[in-house]
Amino acid sequence: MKIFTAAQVRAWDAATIDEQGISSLDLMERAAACCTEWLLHHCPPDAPFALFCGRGNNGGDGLAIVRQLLAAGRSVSVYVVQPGRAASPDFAANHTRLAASGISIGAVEEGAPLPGIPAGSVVVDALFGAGLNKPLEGVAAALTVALNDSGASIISIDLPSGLFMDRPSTTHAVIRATHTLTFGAPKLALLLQENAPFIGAVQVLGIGLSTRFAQETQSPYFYLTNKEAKARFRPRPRFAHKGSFGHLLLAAGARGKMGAALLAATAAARGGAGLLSCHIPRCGELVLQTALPEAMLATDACEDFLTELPADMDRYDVVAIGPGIGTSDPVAELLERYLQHSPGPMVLDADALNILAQHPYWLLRLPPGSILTPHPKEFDRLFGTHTSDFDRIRTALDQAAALKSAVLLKGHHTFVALPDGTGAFNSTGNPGMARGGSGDVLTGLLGALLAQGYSAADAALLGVYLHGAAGDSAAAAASAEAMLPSDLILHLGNAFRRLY
Ligand SMILES: NC(=O)C1=CN([C@@H]2O[C@H](COP(=O)(O)OP(=O)(O)OC[C@H]3O[C@@H](n4cnc5c(N)ncnc54)[C@H](OP(=O)(O)O)[C@@H]3O)[C@@H](O)[C@H]2O)[C@H](O)CC1
Ligand SMILES: [K+]
Repeated sequence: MKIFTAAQVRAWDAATIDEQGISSLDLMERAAACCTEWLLHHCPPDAPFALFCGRGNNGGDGLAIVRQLLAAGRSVSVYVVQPGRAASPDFAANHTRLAASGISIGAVEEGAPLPGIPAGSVVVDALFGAGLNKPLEGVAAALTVALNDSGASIISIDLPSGLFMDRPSTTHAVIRATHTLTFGAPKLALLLQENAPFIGAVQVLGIGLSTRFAQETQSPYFYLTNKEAKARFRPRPRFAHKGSFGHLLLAAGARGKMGAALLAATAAARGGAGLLSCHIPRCGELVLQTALPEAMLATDACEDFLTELPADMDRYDVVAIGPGIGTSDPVAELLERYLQHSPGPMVLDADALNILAQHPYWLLRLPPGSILTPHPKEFDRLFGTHTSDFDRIRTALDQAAALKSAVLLKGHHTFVALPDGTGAFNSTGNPGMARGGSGDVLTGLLGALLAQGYSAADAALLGVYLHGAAGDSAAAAASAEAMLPSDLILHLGNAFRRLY
C-alpha cells in the first residue's frame, strides 16, 4: 500500500471525483459516513459527542458527521473554531445543511472562554487535516491544549489537528488522539515513532478513492502489508535439499550473553537456513549443542568472547554478526576482519553496529546486498545525531543507496530503507516485542533469508514482516505482557503460513 504526500492526497481526491463523476461534497459525505459508522460501533452507546470543527474540509467532514450522528439519534454538541474566517465551499454547504436542522452551532473565538466538555463525552477533532500549513496558534492552540487536558477520549478525523503530514510536529500544540480515523491510506506522519503521543490507534477507512490513481502514482514510501510480503515470498521447492538453502555463519555471544546467540541461532534455524554454523566463544559450546542440535559450531579459541575468524570462510554464503558479542578491542578487530573476509552479504546488528559507530569508515567494506538493523539510538550513533524521524528515514534511504544494502530503523512500524531509494513501514508487530532478545531473533531470521538467496531488499522486507507477524501470533497466545522473544521463534511457523 503506497503512502502519499499531502499534494498527492489532494490529487487522489480530485482523481476520484473526476473518475467517479461525483462532487467533492459527495466524497465528503462518503468520508463522513465511514467515520460516523466507526463512531457508532466503537464509542459507548450513551456517550454524548462533542465535535470541534475548523473552517476547511476537515471541518466540513466534522459538520457532516454531526448531521449523521443526529440522524442516528445521538446526543451531539458542535463548535466551529474562529467562525469569522473564510470557509471552504464544502464546509459552507454542510454548515447550511446542519443549521437547517435547528441545532445550535457553538463558536470558539479568540479571547472568549473555551466551552466545557461534559464528563463522559467523546470529543471528535475535525479542526485541521491534510491542509495544515503552519503550527496551531491562538485559540486553536489553546483549545487543543484544553482538549488534551480534559481527559476525554479524542477521535481525530484524518489527522490529529496540529500534526503535519510530512514534516516534524513535535515542538508545537498537537491533539493527542485516542484514535485517528484516516482516509484511504496511512499517512507518513502516522507511522513515525516520534508522533506516537499524538496518533493513538490508527484506523484506515476505505472511502472508495480511485484505485487507478493509487496504482499509477509513484511514491518512495509504502506500507508493508501481507500483500507486499506475499509477493516476495518463494515457497520451498519440492525437490530441494539442504544445499539449496544456503549456509549461514552466525557470529554471536560472549560470556553472560550466550542467550542472545541462542535466540539468533534458533531463529536462523526456524527461518529456513539450509545449514547453520555458529561462531561462539568456548563458554557457549555446551549450551548451543544442547539447546540447538541443528547448529554446527565454529568454536573460538577464546573462552569468553570472539577473537578469530573461523577457518574456510568460503564454506559460508552469508554472515550474521552482532548479538551479544560485546564491543571490546579484540572483538572490534575481529569485526574488521569479518568485513574484509566475508564471502557474501552480511547482517550487522547490536554490538556490531556499536563497534561500527566507532569506526564509521569500515562501512565502506560492507559487502553490497547486506542488511543493517539499528534501533534509533544505534542509528544515531552510526549515522550522526538526528532531531526527527523524518530526517532519520531520509538518512536511511541515502545510506541504503550508498551501501547498496538494506538499512532498517527499528520501531513500532520498523522502516526498511531499500537500495533502490524506496522505503517501507512494517504493518505487523506489537508492544510485546519491545523487550531484550527480539532484535536477536530478527538478526537470525534475516541471516536465514539471505542464506536462502533472497536479495537484501526481499530478505529485509520478509524478515521484518515475519518477525512482526510471529510477534502478533505470540501475543494472541500469551498476551503482549507475558510473551517472550523465544515465543517469536515458536510462532514463526504461523507467520510463514500467512504467506502461503
Ligand atoms: N481524499 C481525502 O483524503 C478526503 C479528505 N477530505 C478532508 O479534507 C481535509 C483537507 O481539507 P483542506 O480544506 O484541504 O484542509 P484543512 O481542513 O486541514 O485546513 C483548511 C485550511 O485551514 C488553513 N490552515 C492551515 N493551517 C492552519 C493553522 N495552523 N491555523 C489556521 N488555519 C490554518 C489553510 O488555509 P489558509 O488559507 O489559511 O492557508 C487550510 O487550507 C482532509 O484532511 C479530510 O479531512 C474530504 O472531506 C474527503 C476526501
Ligand atoms: K483533525
